[in-house]
Amino acid sequence: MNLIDTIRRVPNPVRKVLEERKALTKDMFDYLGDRLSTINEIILIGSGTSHTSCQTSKEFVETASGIASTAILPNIFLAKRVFNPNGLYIFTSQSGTSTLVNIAQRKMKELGYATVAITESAETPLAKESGCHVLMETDNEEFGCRTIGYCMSVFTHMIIAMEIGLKRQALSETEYAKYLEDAQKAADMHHEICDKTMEWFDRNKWKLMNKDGFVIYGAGTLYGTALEGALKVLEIARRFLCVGYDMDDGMHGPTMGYTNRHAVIIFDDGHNENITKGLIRYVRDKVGDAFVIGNDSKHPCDLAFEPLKTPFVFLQYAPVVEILAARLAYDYGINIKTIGPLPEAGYFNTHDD
Ligand SMILES: N[C@@H]1[C@@H](O)[C@H](O)[C@@H](COP(=O)(O)O)O[C@@H]1O
Repeated sequence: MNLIDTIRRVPNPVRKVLEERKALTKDMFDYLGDRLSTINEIILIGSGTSHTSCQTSKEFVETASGIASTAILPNIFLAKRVFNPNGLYIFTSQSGTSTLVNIAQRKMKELGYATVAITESAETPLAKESGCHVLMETDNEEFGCRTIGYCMSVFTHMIIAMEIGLKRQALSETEYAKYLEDAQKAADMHHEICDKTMEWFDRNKWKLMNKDGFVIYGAGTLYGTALEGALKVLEIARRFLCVGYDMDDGMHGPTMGYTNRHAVIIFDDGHNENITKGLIRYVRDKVGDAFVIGNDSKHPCDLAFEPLKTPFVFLQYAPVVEILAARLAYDYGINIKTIGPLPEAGYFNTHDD
């Protein structure tokens, strides 16, 4: 078993959550009871990949639930002075042990506010201390650099939002059914995208391997996936500096610094079309290599496929950056460890034992 096999397993837990969505969210609705009607804000809190998943899901969480939604890092959240008593505070941590996420949840619980923990087991510290727990199905992911966990954190947030929207009548039965169908379609496409990514990497291997850094651009929900891609390439390939940008924000200065030592990866799913096309042209004319993912720009560096026009598009883009990170490591001879002691242990801790 290697990380690429693990990445390919994502459709299994997606289908499981689709089937078991009512049972998975039952405790949450029992806990919320009448309070559900008073919730006027959803706050998504997590660290690392659990944060990038919140950044990815927040747009759809708001659309489906009909409730204003934000994603915030626990360190920034803990520095806030004013908290919404009618907020639904959703804490995501795959292991359930991220220190600041636990502290933030404890703080909201002590204030008497509604708290939900999303973790991979009901036995994690975050789950046990929470107002209620929603299981993150991870198919027993073996690798510490969470890949199934990223997709399933996003997907769990989305399912929770759909169930809330349905109950509060922000979503009609027809819209709800359409989203379920869209999610199923995205899961069905996953293998094909994985195969295409492997071919794309083989085709561009020497260019991709011979860079100093990666810059990943995504718009809308794919901003979160760009952040996640940068985190994964750094964490897994272990020799590149990487950064993820929102399509517009990444135009405000960073473009001035690119050279042909950087791989500029551009998610083109049709969002922000003008600036996306402008960036592709700029990088190709003035800088070096632009790797366009999604819409076909008719260039050998492209990984072309038809991007989904649904909120589940992240299920197409996540395996691209995850396989990129894994191949950059494996093809260089780096062994990707499963779960084990981290080199920084003894210097700092981000998780409780
Ligand atoms: N390297 C891991 C990340 O991959 C993970 O996303 C993060 C948060 O972990 P958790 O989701 O368990 O809170 O912890 C570590 O830093």
